[in-house]
Amino acid sequence: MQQSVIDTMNAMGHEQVMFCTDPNTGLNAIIAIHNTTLGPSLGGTRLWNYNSHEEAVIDALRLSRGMTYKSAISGLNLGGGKAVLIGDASKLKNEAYWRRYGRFVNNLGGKYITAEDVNTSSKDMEYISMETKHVTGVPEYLGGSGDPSPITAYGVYVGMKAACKKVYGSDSLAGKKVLVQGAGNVGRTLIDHIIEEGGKVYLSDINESNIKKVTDKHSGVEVLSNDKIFDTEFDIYAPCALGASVNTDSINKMKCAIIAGAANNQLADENVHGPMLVAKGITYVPDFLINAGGIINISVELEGYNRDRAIAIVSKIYDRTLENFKMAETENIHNQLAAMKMAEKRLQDIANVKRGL
Ligand SMILES: NC(=O)c1ccc[n+]([C@@H]2O[C@H](COP(=O)([O-])OP(=O)(O)OC[C@H]3O[C@@H](n4cnc5c(N)ncnc54)[C@H](O)[C@@H]3O)[C@@H](O)[C@H]2O)c1
Repeated sequence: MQQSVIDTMNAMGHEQVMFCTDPNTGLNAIIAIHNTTLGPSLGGTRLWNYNSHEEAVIDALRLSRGMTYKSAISGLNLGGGKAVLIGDASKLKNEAYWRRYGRFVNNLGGKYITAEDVNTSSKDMEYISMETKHVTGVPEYLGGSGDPSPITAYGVYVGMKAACKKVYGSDSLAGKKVLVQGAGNVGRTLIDHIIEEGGKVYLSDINESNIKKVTDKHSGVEVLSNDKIFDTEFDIYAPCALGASVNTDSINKMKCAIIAGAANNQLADENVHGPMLVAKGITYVPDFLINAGGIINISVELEGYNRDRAIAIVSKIYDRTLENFKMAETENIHNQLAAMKMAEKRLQDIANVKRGL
C-alpha cells in the first residue's frame, strides 16, 4: 500500500501527502499537496464515506492535481492541494473533530490552505479557523467570502455560453435544452441563470429535497428519472454532482452538443474519454477551467475580499474557454488535453522564472 501510494505520487507529480488519524474524534484524513510552484497549495476538504482507504487516497491525489491545473489555468498564484476525510458526515461533524483537523492543517505551516468542499460548510471552516489561519471560506461575519458556490455557478454559466458561441454561433441560452445533473449548491444557482436567459432545464438528482428546492422556484423544470437521463436529447449536459459521469457508457448514450458543468474530474479517464467526445462531435468544456469560480473567489478572499472583483475575474472564464477551443483545434487535440497544456505551460514558465532561467 505505502509503496503504491509513492509510485502513484511519482507518476502524478505530487510533492507530499500527509495521513492523519485521531481516535478521540474519529478523524481519518489525507491531505495531498500536488504542486506548490505557483504558491501555497489550496483546495477544499471533502468528507465522504469512501468504500476503501485506497479509493480515498486516489480521490485525494486526483483532486489535488486538478487544483494545480485549476489555479494555473486561471492565472492564480496558488498551488494544488486537497484533503479528504473518511467517514459518515452525519456522525462525525462536531467542533472537536474540526478543530483537531485544523491542528493537522496548521502542522503544514501554510503549505496547504483549506476550504469547503462536498459535505463541509462555512461553519466547519469557522471551527478550523480556531486552530489555524490557513483556512478560507469562513463565514462573511468573520471577514471571509462565505459559500463560493454561487460564484462557481456563475463561472460555469459563462463557460457554457462560450461553448454555445462556438457550437451555435451565438452565446445565448434562450431556447436551449439543458440537463443539469445535481441540484446542489452550484446546480441550483446555475439553473437560475439558465432559466433567466430563457433556457429549458431538465433536472436529475438523487436527493428529493434538493429537487423540490428547484421545482418550488421554477415550475417549468422537468425532473427526469436518474437511470434514464440520457434517453432524452439535449443541447447541453451540465454535470454538477460527482465526478466520472462522462464515461464510455454515458458517452455512448448521450445525445447532446455540449458538456459544461461544475463537477470535478468529469471524465472517468481523460485519455479515453477526451478523444471519444471529439469523435462523437460533443464540445467538452474542461472541468478545471469552467469550475474555477470557487478558487478564484477564495484567491480574492486571501487579498481582502471584494465580490465585484471576484466576479470580474470569473467572467474571464468565457474568453479562456474560447482560447481553449482554439488551441485544441490548432493542435488537433481534445479540449481537456489542451487545458492541461495551457496550465502546464504556465507552471513551467513560472518555475523557470523562480529558478532564474
Ligand atoms: N461548490 C463549489 O464552489 C464548487 C467548486 C468547484 C467544483 N465543485 C464541484 O461541483 C459539484 C457540485 O458541487 P456542490 O457544491 O453543488 O455540491 P452539493 O453537494 O451541494 O450538490 C451535489 C448534488 O448532486 C447530487 N447528486 C449526487 N450524486 C448524484 C447522482 N448520481 N445523480 C444525480 N445527482 C446526484 C446530490 O444529491 C446534490 O444535490 C461537486 O462535484 C463539486 O466538487 C463545486
